[in-house]
Amino acid sequence: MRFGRGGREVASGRGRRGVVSSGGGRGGTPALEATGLGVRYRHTWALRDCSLSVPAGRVAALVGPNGAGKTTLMHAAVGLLRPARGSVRAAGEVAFVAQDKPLYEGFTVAEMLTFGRRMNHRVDHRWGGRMNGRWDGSAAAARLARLGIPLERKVSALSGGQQAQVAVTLALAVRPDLLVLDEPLANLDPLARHDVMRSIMAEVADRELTVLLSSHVVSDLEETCDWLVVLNGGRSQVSGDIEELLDGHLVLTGPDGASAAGAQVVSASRTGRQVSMLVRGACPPDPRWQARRPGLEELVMGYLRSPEAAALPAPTGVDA
Ligand SMILES: Nc1ncnc2c1ncn2[C@@H]1O[C@H](COP(=O)(O)OP(=O)(O)OP(=O)(O)O)[C@@H](O)[C@H]1O
Repeated sequence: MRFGRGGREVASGRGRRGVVSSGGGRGGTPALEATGLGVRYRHTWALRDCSLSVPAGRVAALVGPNGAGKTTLMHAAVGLLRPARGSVRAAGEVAFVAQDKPLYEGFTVAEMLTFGRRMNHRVDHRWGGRMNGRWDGSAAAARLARLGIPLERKVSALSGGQQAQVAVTLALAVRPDLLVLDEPLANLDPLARHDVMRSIMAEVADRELTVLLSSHVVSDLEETCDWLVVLNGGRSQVSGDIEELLDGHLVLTGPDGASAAGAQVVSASRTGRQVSMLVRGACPPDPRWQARRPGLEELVMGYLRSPEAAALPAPTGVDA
């Protein structure tokens, strides 16, 4: 787990491209912005030419198949990996909860809080040369009390859901502007997933906080997230407001042979003589098409099926 530190830009030594607009209509500085980001592990490019932005105050879902580059993007965003190309910039204090939720099994919850406070100061000292001062231990203890998690309980004696809550609580204790959570719901039962998401939403409602969280279960994100980032094969395919994205796409069904001329087809599938397509923008004129608004899962699946399709914000100064 990495605790908070000042906002920073991590850029490769190579030329940087134009900044990507935040989109979403709320204006202001994005909480997270990647521009032409490329990250590689030795000879393998994990991210290539990846551009996306998350406006401040949003709860952003980061989705994509195994190996898409989600963890790599998060590590680059919090400064654990240096880009080989392009840049990634996070504004304000950033807190990160890694996929394996590195809590110490032998520690009590109270000891984890003490450890978190000390680590926060040490990490901050190492990175910024100053004491953080943002650590809010009493808010963390109050949050754990609200969740019914005893401070004297050993981490090893907590359920998976409670461990996830402790990890999120430690990250929130640095009062971050941006909270980055790598698969916070993995291995949790549906009730625990719901509880963790609800408690994160309560924090977002209480203060100006931006959240980026990755998950493989799109249905978990539907109620709580209002921004979507889709990564596929190391490239960003989608970065935008979920409602605007859903409004801007249609699912078309019609007979094989119906004309899709004029439509921006994201992906298409065929069942017998029926064709089903996800399209961007307006319905093509052929009256044989039946059109409806997609669900979030259909939108995500439509893009994942066509890795070359993209719905990304336009570069600054260019109308979308
Ligand atoms: N330490 C590493 N060394 C070499 N290659 C790596 C390393 N970590 C990740 N990769 C590769 O980078 C790519 C992106 O991996 P990453 O873990 O970021 O994907 P992910 O979307 O988080 O996947 P998952 O959903 O399975 O967690 C993959 O091809 C992976 O094999």
